[in-house]
Amino acid sequence: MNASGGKLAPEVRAILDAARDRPGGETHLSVDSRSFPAAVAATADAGRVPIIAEVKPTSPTTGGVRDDDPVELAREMVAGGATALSVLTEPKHFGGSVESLRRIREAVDVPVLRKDFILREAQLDAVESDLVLLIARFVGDDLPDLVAAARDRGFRPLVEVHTRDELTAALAAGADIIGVNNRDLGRLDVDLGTFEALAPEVPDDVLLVAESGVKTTDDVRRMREAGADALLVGTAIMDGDVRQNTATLTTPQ
Ligand SMILES: O=P(O)(O)OC[C@@H](O)[C@@H](O)c1c[nH]c2ccccc12
Repeated sequence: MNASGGKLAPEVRAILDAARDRPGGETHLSVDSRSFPAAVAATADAGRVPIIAEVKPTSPTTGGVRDDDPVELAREMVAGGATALSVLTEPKHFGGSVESLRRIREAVDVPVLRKDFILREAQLDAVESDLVLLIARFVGDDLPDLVAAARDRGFRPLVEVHTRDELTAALAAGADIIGVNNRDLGRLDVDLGTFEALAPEVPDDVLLVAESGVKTTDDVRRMREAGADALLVGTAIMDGDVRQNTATLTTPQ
């Protein structure tokens, strides 16, 4: 697999071009990571739906910018029952920053995922987090090395896939937390059927996350029935009262 990502929506191509030039950190981090699997298990034991709520101030597929204090949004998500948080650190297209992530991780006690387009090992050192996203489509053959480099620093890598081939690559790289992105980064459209098609091929010992396009409690039920251990929700939580939105989606129907 090559690392260029194949055919991509122009917006996504621009994001990747920008990501290539972003600097890494100066020192090799050593993170004391909060356990995401333990947090998911605790939520499930309590009879709630494990949701990773995403602090995403804007995106190429959302209109408008949410400029509330990201720390306040994060606190509201946790108060609404979020099991973990996802924080965009991409500055140019998602309104994120490593500084927001740093402040949020200090303010909450749930695991925090760094959501970014990491392409090189040194970029892992930009900021501490508990989980770090690696997108199979973009890192190509570097995936096994980046998984190892992330673990070596104490991060838990969440490997994102969208196709069967990417899932095969993620499993071969030893990924034990896999996110199936329902959004096709080539066309930016969302189809919850993507998760349903790939989930049966994922071994039981992998923690499986359904990503993108989850808007309603019906969508939550659909992804849970298809085998999602947790769901990653951005837009539907960011739009309106984030605490209420999180509480609604974490409540089983
Ligand atoms: O806003 P949504 O449709 O709920 O999607 C959230 C999340 O899955 C999406 O933001 C996302 C999935 N993979 C990514 C990779 C980079 C940036 C963002 C993403």
